[in-house]
Amino acid sequence: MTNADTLPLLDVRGVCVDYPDRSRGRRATTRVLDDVSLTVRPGETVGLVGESGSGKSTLGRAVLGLAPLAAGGIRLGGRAISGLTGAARRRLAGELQVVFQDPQGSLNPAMSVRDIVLEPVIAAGTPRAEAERELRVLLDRVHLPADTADRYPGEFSGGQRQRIAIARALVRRPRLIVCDEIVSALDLSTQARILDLLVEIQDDTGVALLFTSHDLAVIRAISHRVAVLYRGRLLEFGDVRDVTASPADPYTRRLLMAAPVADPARQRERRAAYRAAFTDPAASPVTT
Ligand SMILES: Nc1ncnc2c1ncn2[C@@H]1O[C@H](COP(=O)(O)OP(=O)(O)OP(=O)(O)O)[C@@H](O)[C@H]1O
Repeated sequence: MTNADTLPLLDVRGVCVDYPDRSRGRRATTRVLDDVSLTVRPGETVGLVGESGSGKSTLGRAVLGLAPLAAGGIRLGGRAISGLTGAARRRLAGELQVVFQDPQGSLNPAMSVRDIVLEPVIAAGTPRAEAERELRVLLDRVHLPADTADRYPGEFSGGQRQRIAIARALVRRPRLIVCDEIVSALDLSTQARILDLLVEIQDDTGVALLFTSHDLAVIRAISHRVAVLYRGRLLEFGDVRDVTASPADPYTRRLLMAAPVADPARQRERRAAYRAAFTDPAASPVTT
């Protein structure tokens, strides 16, 4: 195992975020993230779970530089990124991407899928012919037919739109994608297909995911490690098998009781695959 395998890709250390709270006065603030620390290793999925309002999206936004930190720091690949703005922040797009819950809102309805997916690489100076080749590979990777390229977001289902958003996130070949509640608006079978797709993409590309969801069943299906947030505080952070088998905190136990296991046989299959990934470094870029 090399040093690069053991160093975290993302290192969130003691992060605090305050938001204005006008109900308590003009200058009042509320602390919505309080001293949160976690890491994401190269090629790993860390699930961030917690009920609505616990601060999951805020942590994703802090990583993306969209929520200023009141304290703490965030490093990507060993480099401090929490203070970056302007051009320095934009340059991070080659390493750090995001997929949001609502692809309807995040995909420009007036742009073709071709332009949506290729915009970041065309803007970065990639020649058209090369970008077109990349588009064909990406559409194939997210299991959409080639003629998708000439169509518009409004012509697709929610699951298909999320595949387009994933293709767009992948086009710069990032090392980390923040996935903010990306399956929450989808029906159960579409959720499962998108989760399968992400696991497949991770196996093929080694991309790491910071994956937020209020649904522990979803988190359990996709994550290697899980962080449990409650009212802006990190209650637990560890291997998903340990945290879900013997949760240290009563809140995690309550979340677990609320999480239906849709298909136990499938869960077992996934767990076996993840176990193999954890014990056989050749099976996955994930190392422990
Ligand atoms: N721009 C904002 N201004 C003020 N308060 C905010 C802002 N954005 C979020 N909050 C508050 O911060 C807290 C955390 O919100 P956040 O959206 O991060 O939670 P969440 O766990 O992602 O919830 P959900 O699953 O409902 O999206 C909530 O109390 C929310 O009301």
